[in-house]
Amino acid sequence: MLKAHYSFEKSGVFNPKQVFYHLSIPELFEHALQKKEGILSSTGAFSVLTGAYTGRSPEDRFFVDDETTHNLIDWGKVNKPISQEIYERLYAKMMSYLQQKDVYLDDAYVGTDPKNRLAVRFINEYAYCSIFVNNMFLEPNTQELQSFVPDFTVFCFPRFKAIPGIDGVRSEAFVIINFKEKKIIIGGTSYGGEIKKAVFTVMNFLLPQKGVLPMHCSANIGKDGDVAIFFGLSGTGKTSLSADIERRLIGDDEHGWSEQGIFNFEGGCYAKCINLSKEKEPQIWDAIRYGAIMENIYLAPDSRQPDYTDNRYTENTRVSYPIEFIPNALIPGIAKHPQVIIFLTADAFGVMPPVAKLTTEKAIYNFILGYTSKLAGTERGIVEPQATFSVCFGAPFMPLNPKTYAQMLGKKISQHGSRVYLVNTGWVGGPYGIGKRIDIDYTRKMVKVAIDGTIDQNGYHEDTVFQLLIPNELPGIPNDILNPGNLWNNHSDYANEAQKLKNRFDEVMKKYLPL
Ligand SMILES: Nc1ncnc2c1ncn2[C@@H]1O[C@H](COP(=O)(O)OP(=O)(O)O)[C@@H](O)[C@H]1O
Ligand SMILES: C=C(OP(=O)(O)O)C(=O)O
Repeated sequence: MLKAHYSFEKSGVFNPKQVFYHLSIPELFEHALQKKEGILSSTGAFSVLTGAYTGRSPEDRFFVDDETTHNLIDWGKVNKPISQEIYERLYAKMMSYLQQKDVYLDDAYVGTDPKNRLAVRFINEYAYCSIFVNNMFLEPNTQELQSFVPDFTVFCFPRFKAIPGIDGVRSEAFVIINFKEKKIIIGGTSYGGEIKKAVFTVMNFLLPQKGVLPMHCSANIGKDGDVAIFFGLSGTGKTSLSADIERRLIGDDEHGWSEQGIFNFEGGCYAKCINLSKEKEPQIWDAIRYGAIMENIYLAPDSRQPDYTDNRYTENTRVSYPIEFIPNALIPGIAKHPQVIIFLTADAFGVMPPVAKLTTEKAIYNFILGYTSKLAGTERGIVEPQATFSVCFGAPFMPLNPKTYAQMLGKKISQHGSRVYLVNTGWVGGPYGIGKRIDIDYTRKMVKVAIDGTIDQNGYHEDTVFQLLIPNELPGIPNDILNPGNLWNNHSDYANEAQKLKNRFDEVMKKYLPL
């Protein structure tokens, strides 16, 4: 449907040439192809290059600092404050850029739980960003569309670039959230991740105020209705491990935990594709078809065949597809309280056990600590795994004090008796460069026994450095893998590295303890 004179705002500031309102996916594909935003791959997925910023750029993300947010946002973290004045100037420039341009407008919900969802209007410069929005968020029905009143509006204009130094931002790319005006402006980057993670940040700000815990986690559900959630920073395995042929997918990245249970914020998935194989990740492989969007994946020039091993544009290659593309996904993504919680950490030092059980106290400690690695390509400038402490396994997107989220999580774990495990999807046998990343088949086995509870059968022993409970034995997994020190060539090197990391943990936690 073409709404040529869609009135965005009563002020009449906007004067786009044409407003394409809620186009169908085939229409959007047609537009994106005609405008040469990308090409069709041999799989039928639309393939785009998202430019210089192929991953997250935390230093380009800001909140407008005002009375709405000032006492709530934890300014010590990744995103930085920016003044209303700087925002207004940039916003006005963006609006003047928008004059007489075609725009794509989509109204969508974020949150499968009607009581806790956000109504968001997306205004995009690119047709393919509109496909991304269609894939990733929830489509209102006809009646809901007619009475749709946005709680937030997102403007995404990748070709509009800021001038650092003049515009008060740090590079030509920027993502600014203005809670007072309920707007998000994105410029200079067309990485789809910025759209979804900016909206996620808004949910993470608003939901705790309604008593709902927002979580950077994936979720799935077993045949008996048992729910498992997987927290983890980008690249640690949320998407890969929650896509499990024996369980139904609830969502791959963002959920809320309310008094009723958990709910997905999204309606689609955003999977990493580097080294993707049909054998190891069959569900994701099969989801790459017409309707999906590939970002930064190299296609052979003649055959347009994707090469998932090629990282010439970035390691952070992606595909976005509607959750329906995963067979047997749970739709809508609403389920009861999780019985099992898994913290995914990618340890680049090779000293954390591949799986350990956590007491509630240790769970909260590890949640706040958020020890993991930034994996190559997930942030600008990251070319190899780099140790990081990302509170709540999602520091760039969690604007409130981490204690807010941690206290809510602790209460929920105790209330619902959830069992908690730490799973290291990172390096074993030595640090990055010497050891190797643990085989995903082993990780899947560990996740399986953690979820079905058989992990408890042979008891645990305590690791002396981190005081984590390591299973004594697990069927189908060599014992050496369970105990990180055993795979190192030199045990004292292992002991030194492990102690060094533990000392860093203690330093970081000084800031937060007691809760
Ligand atoms: N042991 C492992 N466990 C999980 N993922 C692994 C493992 N080894 C390699 N990988 C790869 O790491 C990436 C994990 O990415 P993804 O699941 O998209 O992370 P997230 O959803 O947390 O951002 C995938 O490319 C996956 O193939
Ligand atoms: C989209 C992102 O997150 P994730 O890798 O967790 O999907 C991102 O950090 O850019």
